[in-house]
Amino acid sequence: MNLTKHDHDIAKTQKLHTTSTQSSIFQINDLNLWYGSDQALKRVSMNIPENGVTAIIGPSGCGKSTFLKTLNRMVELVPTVKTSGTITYHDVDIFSSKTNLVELRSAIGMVFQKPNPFPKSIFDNVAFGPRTHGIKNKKKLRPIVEESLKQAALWEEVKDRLHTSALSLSGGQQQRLCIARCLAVSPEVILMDEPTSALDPASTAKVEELINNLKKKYSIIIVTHNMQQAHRISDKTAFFLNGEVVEFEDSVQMFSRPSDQRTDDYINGRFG
Ligand SMILES: Nc1ncnc2c1ncn2[C@@H]1O[C@H](COP(=O)(O)OP(=O)(O)OP(=O)(O)O)[C@@H](O)[C@H]1O
Repeated sequence: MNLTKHDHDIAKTQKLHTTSTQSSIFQINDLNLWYGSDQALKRVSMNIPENGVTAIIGPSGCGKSTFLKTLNRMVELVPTVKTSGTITYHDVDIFSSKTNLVELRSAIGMVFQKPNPFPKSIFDNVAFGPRTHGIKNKKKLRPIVEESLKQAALWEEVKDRLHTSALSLSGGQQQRLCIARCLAVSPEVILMDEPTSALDPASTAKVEELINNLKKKYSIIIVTHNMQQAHRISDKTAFFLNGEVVEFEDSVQMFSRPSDQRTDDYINGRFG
């Protein structure tokens, strides 16, 4: 078989992306994804480490959100989506027909760009997930709600108004409420799609501090357009371009000595 230079480069990059001594929560191997006939992810192979923060960066339209939503199969809500390749989560193939999607999405929770609380009380927002899992008793729900709000660093601000509407909270508080809602079903992984892009600097700082605390207990994968943010909060960073992973590195290394010229150009604002 004749391999082109491009093939060699891809093989080298894939080896780099998959060699890791740290234990991995996701092992992604040769993942491709199409929306109809348009390919949005190309030959993505990487091992995402357990715990800590992994940032996904890259210019608009390069496949960051698609990649994130593939990890808990939310992307399949788009009917034209087709995938090939494998993603194992704790060594279990997430694309297997045996996968229980409700369980998968509880274990791998998601927080979106725009805070999206339900038009319900603060308490009922956080209790929503546990209730769907069959916990109906208020006495049992109350400590779950309290603990989740504490972990989301929101408890002190809302403990005296748990039964007022979540929509009365500020944007930053709403985002922390959405994080609390996600934590209430005891996930292991939290996917965050530009969670601070709709927030002011003070609220952004609070969410970043929260992420820094949560990463001790959870594996966090965050899409961000903000290079400083990726640098500040992540342990590892993946740079995506046109659906491919160009580089996946320790963030300190990536932001000081990127190994690919395209990464260097992107993180230094020369394109994107
Ligand atoms: N529901 C969809 N149907 C068809 N194509 C889609 C859909 N969602 C995304 N795409 C396409 O897939 C590609 C990757 O999009 P994606 O939203 O994953 O990129 P992104 O890097 O997250 O972009 P941004 O930074 O602008 O949010 C784009 O070409 C986009 O147009």
